[in-house]
Amino acid sequence: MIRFEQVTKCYPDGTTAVDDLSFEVTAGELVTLVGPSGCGKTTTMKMVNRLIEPTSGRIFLDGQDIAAADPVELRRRIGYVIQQVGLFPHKTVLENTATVPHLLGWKRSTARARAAELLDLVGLDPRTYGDRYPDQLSGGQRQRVGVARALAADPPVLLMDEPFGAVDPVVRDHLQSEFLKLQAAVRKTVLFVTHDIEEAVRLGDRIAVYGQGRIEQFDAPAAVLGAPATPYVAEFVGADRGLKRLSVTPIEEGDLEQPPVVHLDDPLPRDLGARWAVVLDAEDNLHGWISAEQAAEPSGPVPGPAPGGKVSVRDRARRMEAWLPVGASLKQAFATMLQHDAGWIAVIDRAERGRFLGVLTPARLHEALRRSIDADAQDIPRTEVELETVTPR
Ligand SMILES: Nc1ncnc2c1ncn2[C@@H]1O[C@H](COP(=O)(O)OP(=O)(O)OP(=O)(O)O)[C@@H](O)[C@H]1O
Repeated sequence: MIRFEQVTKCYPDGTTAVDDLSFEVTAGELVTLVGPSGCGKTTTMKMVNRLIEPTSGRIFLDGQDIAAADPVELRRRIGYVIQQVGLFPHKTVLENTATVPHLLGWKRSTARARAAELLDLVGLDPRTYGDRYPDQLSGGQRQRVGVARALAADPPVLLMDEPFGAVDPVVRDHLQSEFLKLQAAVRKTVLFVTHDIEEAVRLGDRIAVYGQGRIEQFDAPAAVLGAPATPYVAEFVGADRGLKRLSVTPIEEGDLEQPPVVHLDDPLPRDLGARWAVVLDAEDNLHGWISAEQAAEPSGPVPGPAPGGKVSVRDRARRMEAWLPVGASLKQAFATMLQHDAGWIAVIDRAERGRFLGVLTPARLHEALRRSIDADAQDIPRTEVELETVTPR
């Protein structure tokens, strides 16, 4: 979708901002460009919508050499989101969002309907926010309007230059997860500039790690973290890359332990045979858990005994508070364990009420992390891998 062929940009003062760059971004892919300040990320991006012209080399968009395209027509196919959102202060949120459809000559009512739809998509109710002015919004809300505006004419390509750079870490975290959901729905081809490796790892299908004017490694996040191509990349991704890896390693079914399981309508077993058991409903969906002590409590008057007067598991089971779908990241699993002070978490087959698959324990989490590091790290020394895991054996 976007292809760079030996692109170089030298500014008139002699600075080589981008040096012989070649890479390709496929349709629907989100590529993050990450690197220290001044390494050429923004220059790379601005060459795509011809805000900057390369000194040499060629850039193709959907097979077409952009040097031959009319810049105005080209920019209509490319949404652009920047840190200083650049909303028009005297226009309402709805009018700001409708800017490009308006320029494209859409009917006013169509443009406004589209803008309202987009605001909804980025989590801003158009009835509440549509008539506000930019200075009546928080920083995070302004960023959302920026994203909505860039998407309004449904361009196939999005360029995003540190779009979440100016908001505090909590809002930033929200915006990132919302943006991931949005991207899963709209599947744009995205170039996303950031200097934050955590953000690059979280959002990117692939990451381009920049050194001075050049890409040092262009790879999936897990590979960049697991097998940095050069010492520079290893240093840039940081000594805690084992921890960062938690966020790109999914929970797999094979990582799970199988604890004892009882069903809601089973008669209460006197002895669970373990300290606790997972409780499922008749469809094997996760309901909760029961401890050996709860099961062994003398059966005095208990609320809601099962038909026939017998005490069933249902009367003693506790609702599960913490669970995750398979495929969630090890980082989410770790965070959930800490948040609920839990020694294990249940894993189900989809996000909402789902079929129980097993439980993840800290030991299994560690094994999963080690497996994922080993899979990628065949060619880096074992000792280095050992140092990168989160917990010592
Ligand atoms: N108009 C210009 N004239 C001369 N040099 C420039 C110009 N624009 C950028 N540069 C230089 O080109 C290099 C790359 O700049 P660029 O803005 O692409 O970096 P960046 O990686 O996006 O940095 P940052 O993260 O700080 O935005 C820098 O050394 C910068 O000083």
